[in-house]
Amino acid sequence: MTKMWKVAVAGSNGRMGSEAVKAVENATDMELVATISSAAELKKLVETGAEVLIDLTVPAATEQNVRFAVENGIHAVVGTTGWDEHKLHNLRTLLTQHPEVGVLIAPNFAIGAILATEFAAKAAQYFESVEVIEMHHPQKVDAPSGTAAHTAQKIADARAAAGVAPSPDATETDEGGSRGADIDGVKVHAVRLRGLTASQEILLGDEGQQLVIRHDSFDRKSFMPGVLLGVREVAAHPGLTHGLDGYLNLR
Ligand SMILES: NC(=O)C1=CN([C@@H]2O[C@H](COP(=O)(O)OP(=O)(O)OC[C@H]3O[C@@H](n4cnc5c(N)ncnc54)[C@H](OP(=O)(O)O)[C@@H]3O)[C@@H](O)[C@H]2O)C=CC1
Ligand SMILES: O=C(O)C1=N[C@H](C(=O)O)C[C@H](O)C1
Repeated sequence: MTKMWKVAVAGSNGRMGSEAVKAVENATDMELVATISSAAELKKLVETGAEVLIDLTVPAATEQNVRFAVENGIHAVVGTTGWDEHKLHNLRTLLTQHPEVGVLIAPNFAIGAILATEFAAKAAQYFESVEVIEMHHPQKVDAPSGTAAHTAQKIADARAAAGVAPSPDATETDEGGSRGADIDGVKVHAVRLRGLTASQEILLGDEGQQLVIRHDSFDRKSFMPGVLLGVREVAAHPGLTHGLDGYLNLR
């Protein structure tokens, strides 16, 4: 018999959360047992016997939501941004006290975006220069995007492992921050533009050539197969998984 997952969605009135509610309702192996739109409603997770929390809220709320889920033995699939190294470290520590619980922190659920990050990390050691441009709708509250931060970090790690020198840059003055954010030596630029949903370009440059790796999400439906995969896999992956690639066989 197919397992029926009891799923709750936090941030259910938001752009992503409302799409996730529809996706869960349409999944034949999932039952939507709760929708959560504020911290006061977290208790619904326990009252309804939710097995998996999907968190698509705001950076200021996600850590508290995930902590509540973990402390109550509920797995969490998290798309919300704001998970810096410090928060990830605290979550890993919490999970050691709840070793049966799985948490997926997925900077991006779209397969194309995951592959773009993977390809960029692979390519990064072969090019002298690399920079990341993320482009989003103007309602986005955080910058740079979680995807860009994750991508830049993977690129930085790959370059460090291969012993590649920093990207050349002769800039002496940058009063307005025009050169972008610096993530472990990788520059990240954020564009906010009406009409966009979520796009990212990784520019790789070398003497006489350029490689551009680009991904566009035109619709939030692009994220939903990844969200549902996360729900189906999270219990089988106790502890913290950072990136949906942790559930995919990309090697
Ligand atoms: N991983 C991925 O693939 C993707 C991740 N994202 C990320 O997901 C997050 C949500 O994005 P988006 O849907 O566009 O944002 P929205 O602002 O549209 O939605 C966020 C929702 O969360 C609600 N909320 C705030 N606090 C709480 C809380 N404590 N408990 C439950 N709900 C709460 C907000 O309610 P209210 O307005 O009443 O405060 C709002 O309805 C962002 O961090 C975004 O970057 C987005 C797209 C893809
Ligand atoms: O806020 C968004 O819209 C998105 N947020 C995520 C991020 O910050 O990377 C994922 C995607 O880029 C859309």
